[in-house]
Amino acid sequence: MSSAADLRLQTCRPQTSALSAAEVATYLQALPDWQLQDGKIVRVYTFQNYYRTLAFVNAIAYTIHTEDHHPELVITYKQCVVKYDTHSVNNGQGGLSLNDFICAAKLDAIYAQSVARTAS
Ligand SMILES: C[C@H](O)[C@H](O)[C@H]1CNC2=NC(N)=NC(=O)C2=N1
Repeated sequence: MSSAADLRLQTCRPQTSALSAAEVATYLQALPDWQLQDGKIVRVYTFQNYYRTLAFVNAIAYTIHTEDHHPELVITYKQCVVKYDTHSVNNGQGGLSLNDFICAAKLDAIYAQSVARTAS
């Protein structure tokens, strides 16, 4: 069983095979704030205001770039909705791969740090 801590220490690699439904369920247990939605994993991150929402987006940019795995981001005043899937699996039709869960765990760690720093 991969914990969130195990996942965030891994690095994205090119993926051609999608995870099975059972594997997806197992990884979602490790990342309880993420949900399966229309074949993607989705998390809503919440913030105090627009500035902090944008600060989070800037904080995750480096990880997104270095992992070369790019989420769909929907940014509103106090929310950033993050959606991940992998285009290259299922013969290019898309699906979920380990990369999606690695990045989800990395983004969760960045969020936990940013909320801890701005708590009061
Ligand atoms: C070659 C390169 O790794 C791929 O095109 C990457 C780029 N970023 C990506 N981002 C996401 N979210 N899914 C992908 O399948 C994907 N593929």
